[in-house]
Amino acid sequence: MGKLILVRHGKSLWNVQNIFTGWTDIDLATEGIAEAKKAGELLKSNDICIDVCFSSYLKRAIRTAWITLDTANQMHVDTKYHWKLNERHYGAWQGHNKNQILKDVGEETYWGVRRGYYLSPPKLDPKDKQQPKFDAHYKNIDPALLPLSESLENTSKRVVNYYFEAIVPQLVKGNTVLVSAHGNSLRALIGYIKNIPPEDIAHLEVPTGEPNLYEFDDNLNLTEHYKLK
Ligand SMILES: O=C(O)[C@H](O)COP(=O)(O)O
Repeated sequence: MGKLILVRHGKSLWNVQNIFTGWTDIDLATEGIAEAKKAGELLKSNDICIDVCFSSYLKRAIRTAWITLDTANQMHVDTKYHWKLNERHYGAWQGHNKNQILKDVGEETYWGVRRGYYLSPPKLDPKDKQQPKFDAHYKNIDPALLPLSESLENTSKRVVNYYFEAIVPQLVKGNTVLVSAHGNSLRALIGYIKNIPPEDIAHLEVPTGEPNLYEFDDNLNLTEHYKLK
């Protein structure tokens, strides 16, 4: 079985400003560019040759993949993009300051939605121009599949579906796979790979720009997991 390397994009401009981002297409901050370069240096110093790379449709993850591969001198690597790796859709919380939302909804709702498994933020208004169906990125996707907000459970369904559809076949071929994605799309995927029950998922945090390597046995059970150093 091949090796899987997961990296959360470097810090974005809205990470730095503490704003809920979700599917809003915000670019990397200067600090995030430096984190992506560091991730590429770690691939290089660990002698890791990527066979195939995957990213979401969002530029903070795409740019992280590009900078990481560029820094590792592996710009030739075939890179596939898919909306199913996007960040969890943060619904009507997108574009709002996290501290303000905490004040508005209170601790219990805030943390239940932000770190729990089953709760979703309020949906975008159906007339809201932020809706993915109005965004050219998603013009070829059935609008019925595009969310107006998501719980981690919803995110997990699409991410794990894509994992089996596109990523697992690469691992089965013995390939080394790099995935550049997001805090919550990766929480969903890691939760699945590590078999973390929904009630414990709140404790899983995925820091920006830190590549983690996962190894599997022939039945795709996780055998080893470590952070690249
Ligand atoms: O979408 C966002 O706002 C962040 O990238 C991730 O959200 P989190 O801080 O709740 O994990």
